[in-house]
Amino acid sequence: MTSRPGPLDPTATFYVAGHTGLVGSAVARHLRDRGHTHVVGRSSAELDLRDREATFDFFAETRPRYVVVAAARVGGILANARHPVGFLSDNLRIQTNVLDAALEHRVERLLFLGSSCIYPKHAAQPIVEEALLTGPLEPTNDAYAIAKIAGIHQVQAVRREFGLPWIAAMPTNLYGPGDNFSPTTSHVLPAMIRRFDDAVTHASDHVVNWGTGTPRREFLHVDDLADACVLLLESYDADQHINVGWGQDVSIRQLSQMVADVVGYEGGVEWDTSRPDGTPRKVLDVTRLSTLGWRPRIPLEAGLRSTYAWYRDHAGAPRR
Ligand SMILES: NC(=O)C1=CN([C@@H]2O[C@H](COP(=O)(O)OP(=O)(O)OC[C@H]3O[C@@H](n4cnc5c(N)ncnc54)[C@H](OP(=O)(O)O)[C@@H]3O)[C@@H](O)[C@H]2O)C=CC1
Ligand SMILES: C[C@H]1O[C@H](OP(=O)(O)OP(=O)(O)OC[C@H]2O[C@@H](n3cnc4c(=O)[nH]c(N)nc43)[C@H](O)[C@@H]2O)[C@@H](O)[C@@H](O)C1=O
Repeated sequence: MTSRPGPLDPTATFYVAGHTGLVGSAVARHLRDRGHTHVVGRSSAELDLRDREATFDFFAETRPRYVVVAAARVGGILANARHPVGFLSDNLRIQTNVLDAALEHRVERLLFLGSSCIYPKHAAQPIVEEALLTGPLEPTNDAYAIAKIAGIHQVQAVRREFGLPWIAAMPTNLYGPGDNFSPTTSHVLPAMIRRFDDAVTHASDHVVNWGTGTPRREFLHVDDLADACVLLLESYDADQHINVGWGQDVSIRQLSQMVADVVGYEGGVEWDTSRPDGTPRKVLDVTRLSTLGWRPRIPLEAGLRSTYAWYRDHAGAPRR
């Protein structure tokens, strides 16, 4: 059942876990732009959320009324495939500590962020929320996905046992300012921005992307996601997690051409098929979100241009 919890109090203490990251920084920005005066965050150096005692101390000290859980160990296909132990263990610990501490303090509204990788590798497209746990996961990110699925279940359990209106959202692949542009650990879109930009800078006419280029992904700008997060906190109250995306996708090969055009790269592109393709297609069914009246506003090409401009402004200092 969906009810409407209503507008957020802009003076309430609002903890954005992961406020230094791609998603958390956008959410914090968006909240401040909307007049929230008590948005708090801690970097992992200040507060390691894997540390249960430190997490509980932080909640006792800060007493947030609202929480968005955007702190997680996050990475692209290769980082996930190479480090399943960390992606499972760190994420289980981070989210369990935050959700348990939030429960102890009866946080009034909480949004847990998962990811579209929770769905079966061969889920029917576009992927509806009910596809969860209907088939085997994609092996390159199954550890991360299992942690995220546990988070969804913890939110549902709190709703059932304690009646708090907590919710979980599953965003599609995201991008935007503050992304991770590491050549090895990042997602595809920032990786391509950096690769093509490096090629232009060094007058190279040769770049190598990963996989076959045939997988399809949808890409949502993180400012659109932040907007959706606030809408969901104000107007979504249901056990079922909710997809957040465009409902439209592109092939990785098409994305490569779009990035090359934005960056001004005119050389050749090769594909290293020894690298994993991952899930063949991941496009979300966003009917549930659309019925709340929400639509994304930033088309991929415009989002790519502004993200590239951000990258250029911060070039030489990518996060990882
Ligand atoms: N990026 C994407 O394409 C997608 C992301 N999501 C979800 O959105 C959420 C945020 O992802 P995103 O912003 O991209 O990730 P980032 O890697 O950009 O940011 C991760 C954030 O988590 C914090 N963090 C990591 N480990 C710890 C720790 N041990 N203790 C405290 N804080 C920690 C980081 O803090 P610090 O910087 O201080 O280390 C940082 O603020 C995740 O739940 C992810 O699953 C969902 C779908 C797609
Ligand atoms: C958000 C989501 O992100 C991950 O899953 P993914 O969707 O597979 O994301 P990806 O962006 O890493 O790759 C998408 C596609 O792009 C191809 N590709 C080409 N060239 C590069 C490249 O240079 N880097 C990367 N990373 N991929 C490349 C790559 O081979 C693949 O076919 C998981 O962390 C998962 O857990 C998760 O939640």
